[in-house]
Amino acid sequence: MIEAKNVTKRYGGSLVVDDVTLTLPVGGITSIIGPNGAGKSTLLSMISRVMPMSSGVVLVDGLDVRTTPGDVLARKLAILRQDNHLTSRLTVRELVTFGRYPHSKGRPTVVDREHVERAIQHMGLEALSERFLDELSGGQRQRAFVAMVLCQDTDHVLLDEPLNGLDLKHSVAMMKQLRTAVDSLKKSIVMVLHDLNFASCYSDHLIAMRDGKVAFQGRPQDIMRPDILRAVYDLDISIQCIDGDWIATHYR
Ligand SMILES: Nc1ncnc2c1ncn2[C@@H]1O[C@H](COP(=O)(O)OP(=O)(O)OP(=O)(O)O)[C@@H](O)[C@H]1O
Repeated sequence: MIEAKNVTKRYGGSLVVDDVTLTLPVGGITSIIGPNGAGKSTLLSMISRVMPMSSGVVLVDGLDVRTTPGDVLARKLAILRQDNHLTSRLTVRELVTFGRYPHSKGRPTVVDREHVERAIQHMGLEALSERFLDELSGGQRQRAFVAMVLCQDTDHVLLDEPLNGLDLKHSVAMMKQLRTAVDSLKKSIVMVLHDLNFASCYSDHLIAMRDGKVAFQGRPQDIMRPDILRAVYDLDISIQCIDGDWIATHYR
């Protein structure tokens, strides 16, 4: 279980995450939605300790992220960040193998290699596995980074905009793959998504942020409502239930 208690991020005088207290559901997909600048990425980064909090506490399965050794936390929680900096020329397979580091400590076993091959397969990267990352398209590179994160095989997976740069086919494949990881491997996935309809169709729980706060949270059918979405996005959004999915129309 991931619990955030009174988590705050302040830059100078401005509060970008404002006293957020939140328990993330165990199992399933939770998507964080909301407008630009709402604090979604900042919250995710603080949960994973990538970014220090100004104040507050985050517990991952009872472990305080500020004081837990990095290698212990890395076996509990993996994160895909928006800004993946690459310092060296790596192939897809080398990058994905890097995801096993918290388990292998740089000496991959047969089991580690099996995880790597499975992740490469799941992300449809077989044909690209020996390519260097700087020889891939943006969407292909994004899939390689998600494969690395899944390969870490943690109970908790945090993904900041995993659909970034993916075409429709690969977006659907990615969401199905994440759904499978949740349903068959009992993972808990928390992701930031901008596409409301992907968030609605594939998530068990939605968290809507605005102005650094959690404005609303609940099941997709509780959040995919014109009044709630207007309050979150300042936009008129109509909602239709199609084959059991709550679909937003917001193009005009
Ligand atoms: N280093 C920084 N210094 C000052 N303000 C910052 C810094 N980094 C982020 N911010 C501000 O913090 C706020 C929250 O940013 P964050 O990236 O968490 O938003 P977000 O909801 O993920 O937005 P987006 O949908 O655009 O990715 C924004 O207003 C941003 O300008």
